[in-house]
Amino acid sequence: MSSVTPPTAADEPGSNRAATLVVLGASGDLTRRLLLPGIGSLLAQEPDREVRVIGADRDERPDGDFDAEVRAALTEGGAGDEAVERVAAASSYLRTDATDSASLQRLLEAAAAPAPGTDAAEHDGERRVVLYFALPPAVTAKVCSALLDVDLPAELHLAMEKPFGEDEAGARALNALVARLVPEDQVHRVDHFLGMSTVLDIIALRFANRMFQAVWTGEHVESIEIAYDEALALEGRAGYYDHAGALRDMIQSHLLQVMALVTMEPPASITDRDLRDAKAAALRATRLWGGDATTASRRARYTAGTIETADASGERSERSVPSYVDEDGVDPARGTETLAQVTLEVANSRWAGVPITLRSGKALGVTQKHVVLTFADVRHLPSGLTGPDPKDRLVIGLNPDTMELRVTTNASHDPLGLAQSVMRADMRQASLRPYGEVLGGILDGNGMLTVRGDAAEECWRICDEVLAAWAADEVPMEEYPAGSDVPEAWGAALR
Ligand SMILES: O=P(O)(O)OC[C@H]1O[C@@H](O)[C@H](O)[C@@H](O)[C@@H]1O
Repeated sequence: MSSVTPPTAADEPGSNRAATLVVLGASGDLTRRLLLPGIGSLLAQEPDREVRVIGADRDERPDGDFDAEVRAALTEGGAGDEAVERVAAASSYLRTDATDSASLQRLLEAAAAPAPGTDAAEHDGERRVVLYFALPPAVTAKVCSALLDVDLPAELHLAMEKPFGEDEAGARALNALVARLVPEDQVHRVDHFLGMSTVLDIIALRFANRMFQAVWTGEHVESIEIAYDEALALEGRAGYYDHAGALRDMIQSHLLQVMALVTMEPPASITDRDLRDAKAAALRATRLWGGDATTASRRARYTAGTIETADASGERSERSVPSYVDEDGVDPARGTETLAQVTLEVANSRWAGVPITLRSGKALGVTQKHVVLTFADVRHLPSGLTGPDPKDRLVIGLNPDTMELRVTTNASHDPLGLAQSVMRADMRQASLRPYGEVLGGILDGNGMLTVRGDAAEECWRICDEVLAAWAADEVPMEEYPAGSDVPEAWGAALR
């Protein structure tokens, strides 16, 4: 699939122009594991793309160390040798205290200057500079304050990793601070789910197919489930995860964005403005189901167990996982959940009365990652057909990329009996990694696949109510053994 960024004139903002990506927090795991391989996948698709990476962090790194990391990660992402060499040769690392204005000034001057080894006369001086905050929200806020005293490059874009703020008030305060630096259309709150190939498919599926467009309403849809159940456990991320938990880590940051795409009104055009407007309106209309967090949410934590997984070739293996509270770096007193579920309603004329369940968890034995639309029963089942009539469902797989339409057909050897038939499509392999897709848009100055400030605040508004009920212990903390399925009583759409 090609990048979704629409072509624009080369000298316009929002265009495919040479860019410098300055990564704050460059020595962190995210840069090596996701950002640089994402750029690698972008270069695999567009080998001539002009991009330069400047890594910045507090630690001193030996000469050549960052370049070597860039080379390895770009290659891992699929970039060809020529592109890897070109981008790595132009990349550099600068020891930086990003909370200090003078240090940031030096960094941004380096970003605007010609790359090492480049003929200054050839330098067009018009590179777009993207400052990527691969940092926790508290540090992001400090860096933004320090930027107030820095001379910023002409067209500076800010890209900020999730979580954006730590609650609604925090997101509002951060938005206000960011607004003092650059205009909103130069701010990109990153959610890599928006670059997932089947998440992008939701747009075409909904708005380019008459047969789905017609039934995509509460008249025909009985319920919606958006789930991302993972076999991964803590994987050494306690320092981050024990403060976040499943609700903040996944539902606040990712699944609400997917829900916004599934439930938004049809935008007149697929541009960043129309898309962001439509998504924000859906989020503004979103309420907890029944208006009560104690009945609309569930939380649980894994206990010790064995998780069975299969690799790409189908080879199965087992691993034992300790109880979450016994994992290294976890503070049991914090009461962090590893499985969370919230049921919502988009209270407008399209969706009122349709429960929309968002769920995500770690260390699960059955890894359902999907959007499921369950359709209402037909108004009248002709008598003579022998029910029960199985539920019709559209299942959009989020990873791997699949699509299934489960429809009712006649049972074999029983012309009047009913059974379910599944039409399944394995979607094309996306050539871009989700981070590559999202970064491609950001480097082009296009905000279509990133989150606008008001939408980020809405996502926190929805989750804050649940977090308050959990903090007040109004919702019990349940338990599930690692490697088990989501508890039966949670009512998952598919079993
Ligand atoms: O499956 P993906 O693309 O890695 O996305 C899921 C991950 O998304 C990240 O944002 C979360 O912090 C992780 O906890 C989660 O595992």
